Amino acid sequence: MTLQNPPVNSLSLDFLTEFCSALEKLEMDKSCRGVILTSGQPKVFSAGLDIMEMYGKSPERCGEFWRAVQEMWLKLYSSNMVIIAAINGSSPAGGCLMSMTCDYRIMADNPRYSIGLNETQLGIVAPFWFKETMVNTVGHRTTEIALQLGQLYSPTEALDIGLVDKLVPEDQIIATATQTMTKWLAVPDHARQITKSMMRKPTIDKLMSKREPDIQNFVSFITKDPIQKSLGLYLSMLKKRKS
Ligand SMILES: CC/C=C\C/C=C\CCC/C=C/CC(=O)SCCNC(=O)CCNC(=O)[C@H](O)C(C)(C)COP(=O)(O)OP(=O)(O)OC[C@H]1O[C@@H](n2cnc3c(N)ncnc32)[C@H](O)[C@@H]1OP(=O)(O)O
Repeated sequence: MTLQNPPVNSLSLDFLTEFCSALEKLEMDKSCRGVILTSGQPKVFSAGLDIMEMYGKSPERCGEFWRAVQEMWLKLYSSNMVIIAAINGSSPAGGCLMSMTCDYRIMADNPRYSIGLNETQLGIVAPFWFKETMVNTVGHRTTEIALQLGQLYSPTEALDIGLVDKLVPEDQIIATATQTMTKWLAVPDHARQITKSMMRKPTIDKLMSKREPDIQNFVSFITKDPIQKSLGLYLSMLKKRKS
């Protein structure tokens, strides 16, 4: 699957809806046992959640958006398929979350790229299921530091902490992901799928049982004046940086 939402693959409501529907079709296709997730945009895997979906929007619209973010995470994290992230660009916040739901992460070895959960840098807080996905990936202490600082890691740093599994030159990323997929698909599906579910079920069940309160929590948090102000400042910083 190639992410195509120019310019930076930000995760808008429409894009998330289309993504989930495409993933569901693959999940139901018995001939599809694995997916390589990559970006069709230069330099960026995904810029994370579309900030415009969280800025100046009605509570109803924010709720609809958050349900779509939950759906994307649930579909990816609980997929029966082998999902390999071929991270061919920067992957902050929601982009990092998306990468962490995959079974294996291969990143392009380019020091200009970065990956991490940088929410606190925007004045917002990564919800419990973002946090738990990271704990499940890199452990508790590393997550505590990463989340409080809103740390973005270079590919080498990400490899050091286990946030990605392998670095390769960018032009070898798909070939390496394909070789890796062959290795993963050599394991009998049922045994691998049960093992994956055993590892991830507690985190998935937790969000499933708290979906509505999590939406309420998001809507009441994101629509608060100081949070809207922080997002507005961050957006203008992004635009200014460009000029
Ligand atoms: C107790 C609390 C309880 C509950 C709280 C609940 C929830 C709160 C948490 C919500 C979680 C949020 C997770 C997120 O994903 S937030 C999004 C974070 N993303 C970022 O910080 C990335 C920002 N972008 C960048 O750093 C760069 O754009 C990037 C490195 C990705 C690419 O750089 P490049 O130089 O190639 O491009 P730019 O010129 O910067 O960008 C091009 C245009 O795209 C716009 N842009 C970039 N990112 C976003 C985005 N995420 N959303 C919307 N728009 C984005 C950028 O402004 C440029 O626009 P124009 O100037 O061309 O108009």
